[in-house]
Amino acid sequence: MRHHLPHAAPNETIGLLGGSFDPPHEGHLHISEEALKRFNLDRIWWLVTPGNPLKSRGPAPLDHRLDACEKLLQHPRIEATDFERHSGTRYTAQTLQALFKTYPRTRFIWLMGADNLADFHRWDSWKWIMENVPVGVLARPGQRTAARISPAAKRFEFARISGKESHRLAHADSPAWCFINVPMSKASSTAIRATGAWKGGAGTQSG
Ligand SMILES: Nc1ncnc2c1ncn2[C@@H]1O[C@H](COP(=O)(O)OP(=O)(O)OP(=O)(O)O)[C@@H](O)[C@H]1O
Ligand SMILES: O=C(O)c1ccc[n+]([C@@H]2O[C@H](COP(=O)([O-])O)[C@@H](O)[C@H]2O)c1
Repeated sequence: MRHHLPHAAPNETIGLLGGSFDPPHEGHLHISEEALKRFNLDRIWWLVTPGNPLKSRGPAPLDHRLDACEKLLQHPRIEATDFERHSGTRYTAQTLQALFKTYPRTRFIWLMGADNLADFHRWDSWKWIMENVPVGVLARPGQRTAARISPAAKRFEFARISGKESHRLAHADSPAWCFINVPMSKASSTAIRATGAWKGGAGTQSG
């Protein structure tokens, strides 16, 4: 088993894109590139989860998904990490606490697609997450309305930064979140799995 723990230079601003990446695809790359620009980030780390705590179906083995990420990622400012395997955390709130401890001089922002904002109130300690890390949300086809009217968006409406001011997010005091209306990509892991093109060994949960 390997651990890929990225290096962070002091005072860098790093966007965290957590995901199953089962498999990784153009949509992940696309939102990462948009987030780099719009949130003015130094880097993005893809946090490849050993297993989403809300998904009953186990993903393909972690090493397989990490390899696929590394193959897709020929980008100087985006890299994939199995930090959650190293920290032994599954819930994002716990992962963030472990990251804050491991990288005390790094500024993190949490990134996610609009589908995840729609469901965010189901995550463990979701209010704590909002109160402790700036959150950047990226448009996803068919998900904009669900995200806008979601319990998390309503509860934290007072802390929303407008898309026009997205560059302020990383340095804003939490709670702060920002929805950006980027050009949308229809890519999804579900659609790729349905074609049978991903020979990921699905169903074999790895840790
Ligand atoms: N095409 C996309 N547009 C916007 N956000 C996306 C897109 N694809 C993935 N994301 C976001 O990237 C993160 C990781 O996504 P994930 O690895 O679950 O991929 P997925 O395509 O959503 O997978 P699945 O179809 O298995 O749910 C999530 O925050 C998700 O919202
Ligand atoms: O902490 C939680 O309760 C929680 C619930 C659902 C999803 N997450 C995280 O959200 C990220 C996106 O997950 P996924 O499977 O939709 O790609 C990934 O990092 C998960 O660990 C976290």
